[in-house]
Amino acid sequence: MRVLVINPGSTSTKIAAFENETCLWKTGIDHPAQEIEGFARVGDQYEYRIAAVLKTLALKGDALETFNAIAGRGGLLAPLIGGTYFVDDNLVRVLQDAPGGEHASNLGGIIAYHLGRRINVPAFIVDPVAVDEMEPLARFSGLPELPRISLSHALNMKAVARKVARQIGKTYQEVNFIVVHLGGGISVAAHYKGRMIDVNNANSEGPFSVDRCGTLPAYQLVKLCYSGNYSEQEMLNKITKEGGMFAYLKTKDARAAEKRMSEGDSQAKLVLEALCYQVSKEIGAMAAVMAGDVDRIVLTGGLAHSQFITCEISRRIAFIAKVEVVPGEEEMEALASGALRVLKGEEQALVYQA
Ligand SMILES: Nc1ncnc2c1ncn2[C@@H]1O[C@H](COP(=O)(O)OP(=O)(O)OP(=O)(O)O)[C@@H](O)[C@H]1O
Ligand SMILES: CCCC(=O)O
Repeated sequence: MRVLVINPGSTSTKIAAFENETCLWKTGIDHPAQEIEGFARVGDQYEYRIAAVLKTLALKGDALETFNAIAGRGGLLAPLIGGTYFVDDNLVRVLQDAPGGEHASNLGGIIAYHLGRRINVPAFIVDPVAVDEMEPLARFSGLPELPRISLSHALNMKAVARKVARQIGKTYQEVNFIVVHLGGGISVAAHYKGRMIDVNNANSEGPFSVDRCGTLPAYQLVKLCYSGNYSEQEMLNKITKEGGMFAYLKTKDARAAEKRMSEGDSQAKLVLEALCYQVSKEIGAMAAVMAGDVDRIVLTGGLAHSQFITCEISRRIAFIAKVEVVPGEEEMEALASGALRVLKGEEQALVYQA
């Protein structure tokens, strides 16, 4: 069985080909900010990103027609249980209309659907960002009209947590981990005995990331919204695409920011340190969620390749538990496995109802 895996992030699209559980090749395409900025809505990028996928297949000498299924990362859907979902007409319409909000992961299902239709094979999404396992206590925000929402890098965090649990001779269900995904967005989650009982909404809470604001001072935010200087869409863009490190340094590339820091740019240094400071504070919050009963703190995602970033975080939080660094992500393997379980009849694909 061959599965083509598509994983669109805010700054890149990752693509991989699997023959059963074996990854034949895996690659990532970085999308320059000036190209992405040309699209009014994230859903509008699907043809641009499909062209990049087809170009990659041609470069790899792999034909689209040889795949038995296409698996894409799932998006901002209504809260749902984890698992593998068919991408049907209804689901692709929801992902395109994006009532849950604009996000690069909405493109995973859309791209998988269109590629699947070209060659008449099923398209799936697996453990989308809307997976919700939060405890009732975690849902309070302080305003009844604004319950907290679980939106996170669930797919990678769970895959990496399972891997680290295996390494220490336990199952995911037996451990308490704080897992931190440091990508285009940042998720810091309390994984308690196999359930993600609390997590910052990676689109609008928690630490600032390379392009998102994270939690903002609420009073000042309301004042800015009503200042007359910004439309609703401009404010939403500020929060989800133009905030965080990008707002301070005008780059979403942490490697470029680190290079500037090493060349003596003190503002770049301060901003990177602030990002690590905020991540560390959120880890402390999740340690409190688990009353200090933490087996490991796991740092993963693109930024976990950076020694500066992992050391800066570790020095603040190593007192809580041993830190494991798993750079990059396991999302491609997790997506392929989800599709393969359905293709092999080990699991039934779910149908998205909302
Ligand atoms: N070796 C590295 N050192 C420092 N930063 C790195 C390194 N490799 C990647 N990054 C940074 O990681 C960030 C992107 O991370 P990643 O690729 O995990 O995000 P994404 O997939 O685009 O988005 P998301 O993870 O939110 O879905 C970029 O800022 C990139 O510059
Ligand atoms: C919103 C959760 C996932 C992400 O930020 O990529």
